[in-house]
Amino acid sequence: MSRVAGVIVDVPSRSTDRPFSYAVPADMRAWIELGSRVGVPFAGRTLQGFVVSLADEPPAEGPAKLKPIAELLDPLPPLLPDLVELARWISVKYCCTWTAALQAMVPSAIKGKAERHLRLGEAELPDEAAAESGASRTDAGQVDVENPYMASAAFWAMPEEDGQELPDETLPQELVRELRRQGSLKLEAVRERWPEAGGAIKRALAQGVLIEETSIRDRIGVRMQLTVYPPLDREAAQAALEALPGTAKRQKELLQYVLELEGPVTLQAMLADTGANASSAKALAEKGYILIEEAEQQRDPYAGREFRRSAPLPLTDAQREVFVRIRDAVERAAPATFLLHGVTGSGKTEVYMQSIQRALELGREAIVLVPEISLTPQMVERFKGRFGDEVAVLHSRLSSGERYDEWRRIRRGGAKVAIGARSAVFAPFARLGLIVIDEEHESSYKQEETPKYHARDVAVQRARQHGAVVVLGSATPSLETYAAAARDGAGGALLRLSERAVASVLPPVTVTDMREELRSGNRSMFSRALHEALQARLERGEQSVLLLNRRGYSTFVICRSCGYTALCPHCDISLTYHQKTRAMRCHYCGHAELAPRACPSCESEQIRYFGAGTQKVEEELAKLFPGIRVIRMDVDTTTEKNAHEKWLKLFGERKADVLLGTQMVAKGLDFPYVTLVGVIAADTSLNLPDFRAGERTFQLLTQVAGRAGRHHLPGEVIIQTYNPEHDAIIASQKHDYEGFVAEEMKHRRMMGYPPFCRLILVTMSHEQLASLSATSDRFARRLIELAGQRGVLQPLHGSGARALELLGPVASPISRIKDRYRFQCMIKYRGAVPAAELVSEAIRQTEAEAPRSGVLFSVDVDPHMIL
Ligand SMILES: Nc1ncnc2c1ncn2[C@@H]1O[C@H](COP(=O)(O)OP(=O)(O)OP(=O)(O)O)[C@@H](O)[C@H]1O
Ligand SMILES: [Zn+2]
Ligand SMILES: [Zn+2]
Repeated sequence: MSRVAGVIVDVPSRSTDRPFSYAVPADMRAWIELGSRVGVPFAGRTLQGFVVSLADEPPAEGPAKLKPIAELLDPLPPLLPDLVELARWISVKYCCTWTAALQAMVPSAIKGKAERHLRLGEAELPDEAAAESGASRTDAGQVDVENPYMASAAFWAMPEEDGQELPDETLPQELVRELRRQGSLKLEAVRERWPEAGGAIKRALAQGVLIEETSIRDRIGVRMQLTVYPPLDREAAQAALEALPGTAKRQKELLQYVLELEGPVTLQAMLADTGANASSAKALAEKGYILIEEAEQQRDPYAGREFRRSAPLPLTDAQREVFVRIRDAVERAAPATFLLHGVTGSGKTEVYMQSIQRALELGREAIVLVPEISLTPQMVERFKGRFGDEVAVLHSRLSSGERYDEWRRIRRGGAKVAIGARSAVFAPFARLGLIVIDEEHESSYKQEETPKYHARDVAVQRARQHGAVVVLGSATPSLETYAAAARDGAGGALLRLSERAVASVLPPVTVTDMREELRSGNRSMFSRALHEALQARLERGEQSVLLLNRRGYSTFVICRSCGYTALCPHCDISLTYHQKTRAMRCHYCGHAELAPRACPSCESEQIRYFGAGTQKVEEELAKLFPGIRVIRMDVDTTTEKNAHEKWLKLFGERKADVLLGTQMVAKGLDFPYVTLVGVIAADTSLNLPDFRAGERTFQLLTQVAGRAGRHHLPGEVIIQTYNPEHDAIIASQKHDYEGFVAEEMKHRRMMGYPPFCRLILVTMSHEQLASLSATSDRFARRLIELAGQRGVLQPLHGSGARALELLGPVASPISRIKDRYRFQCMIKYRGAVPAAELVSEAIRQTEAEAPRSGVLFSVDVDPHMIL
């Protein structure tokens, strides 16, 4: 039982990003563990933190007397020791703070908020309080910390005019009475009720007549509900039932009901089931026949849903070969990573499920990551169907309460399989055996906010800690993963499924040249081939999926006379047009304004809005095929909570002929009657200024093509394009992943892009150009110096095994966001270069040289968005 805890306090600043030591009060010693969440005094406030180390003695160089931990926030630590360690690893690899990484691991419900209270103090001023309120020096810390939370004095300074004496007033009697009665009052409430008493309260605080306290409160608590427990002594209750007078009909019915119960039910459910009212229930409880108590209630997002149970399918030979390899690795319980490269419809999911089943049999747990919400309904159904209540689901469309409860079910061992988006990689399992990442190439596995981690790399690290196996599955693996698997692959990290499980053949793909169509007089958005194919599906009662590739699709406002485009006044980027509200909105800062009817620049009425494309396609379909039933899935139709699920269910029941949508219809869907896939415009994503544009387009086309003819009906794919000779289009027509990769690799090698090197993007921002420019120069100099000292500063094209190049500082492609100018440095490196470490160190030195420059650094390791 340790006496001293090292705590990472939730202050998002690099300068305080290290453990501070606190004394563990005797009554907490049995409870505090690595990963415990605590409230600790820090620079005059109580803040939330996580215990990351435990010791018996205070550190030698620290103060003699440590401050004690103020609160222990959960009986069961939300984090496990391996997650604490993993957070540390993330902070180093991704150049972020340890606290940011820890915060990313817990559900938002327990990102506790400090709440301030007032209570009556002993009139005498305790020394400790004096020290705390003035100085920015903390006992726990060994250095001065700049304290962004030192708000207390300012909070009460409001009624005070500049330079004016405080009126000599006393505390409102009513306030004192309330404090006596209730013990403490929320600070916000006091300020609202007695706004004129600010001066008096401030003085009382200074004199110790009043004391301000902070405690951490969770944003979302456990849901408590009145719960009815079946009688402990059934015989007595039975006897009571018989003894009840005939007139007490309601009570008799109720007692009969509870006697038949097998476990507790909510009071609400009991009343609904029996039609009784609350007072009859209360009468029974008062007589001691039943127990009614507040009890914790799980919020189950899938409550009341039936999932059709599925049994493991007999595997095909190819599946079996792959499965055996994974199963053996799971049984060895040594860390391993496999890339499962399996064409669309090859039965990867069945392999995942049987591998997971093996892990569960061995008493271990599994995580399944899926790229995004649109994919989860079918996956959840398949996994719940196979593993029932053992499955917990974590994704962003759940309410925070539901997420919290699913997460706690995992933490307490109530679920053995977690399925969810990116952050489910942190599911708090203690005996992890397998992590599956489906569609591993998807860019949604990269988090775009700090900590900017990639779930794939985190999964590999986590597997290392647990002796677990990672399976990365995809029909179109990312070039990085493919290159890595081919490189380490002597032992065969690459597993293949080259044929479909049921249909066995991939559907033929036709590419239609839209320039040709226009030349021959077809001005519709459908080529003749796609038109005919749709017609044929309608006649045969089969279904079609239509993809409108919306990546980079213009939704901005442009004047056709003068070329004016509407830009955000705070960011150098065009505003996006939203048809529904006729508003133009900035995706970066949220600025919104009404779209103009005439051009603000030349007053021409030739101003055009390029709105959501899917709606236009839907209208055109209705015109060309009267009576056609279309389900449109895009951001506008899927904002509701279970919208995806609802639409996919309707489509699965064949209540629509066409599923039309953006990226979200491209992946993962498995519907036997879909025999046609049409891509309206393949090109929109080809011309983005991003070195992965070709790769992304190829992946998208291959994925969507894979939705056709997955079962017994043969399928067909039609891709419409203005660039029929582009590598990505040709390769997807031929289902030629290897061919595409070979071409693309040549290109990447020539241009010096991943996987031939790695990238770190450092973005700096400030309101003033001059400060920004000075700081970014300083940063670049520091980095060059550090790299020089390590002997790695060499051109990437040179012959050295290790090389690092710095490009910049230059203005970022989006040179201003939210009124802050932005500069960037791109670091390219290859070989064993500790680049992240050098970057972190260069930032530390730059910040130390000019601690108040106000320049914000943002680091993106292995960036996905170069813009
Ligand atoms: N061994 C098997 N026997 C019979 N049917 C199978 C078998 N394996 C898979 N299937 C079926 O084949 C279809 C395609 O499988 P699945 O969806 O798992 O493929 P996938 O590789 O995950 O595809 P995608 O990458 O396109 O999402 C599913 O309907 C699945 O039920
Ligand atoms: Zn104009
Ligand atoms: Zn903006």
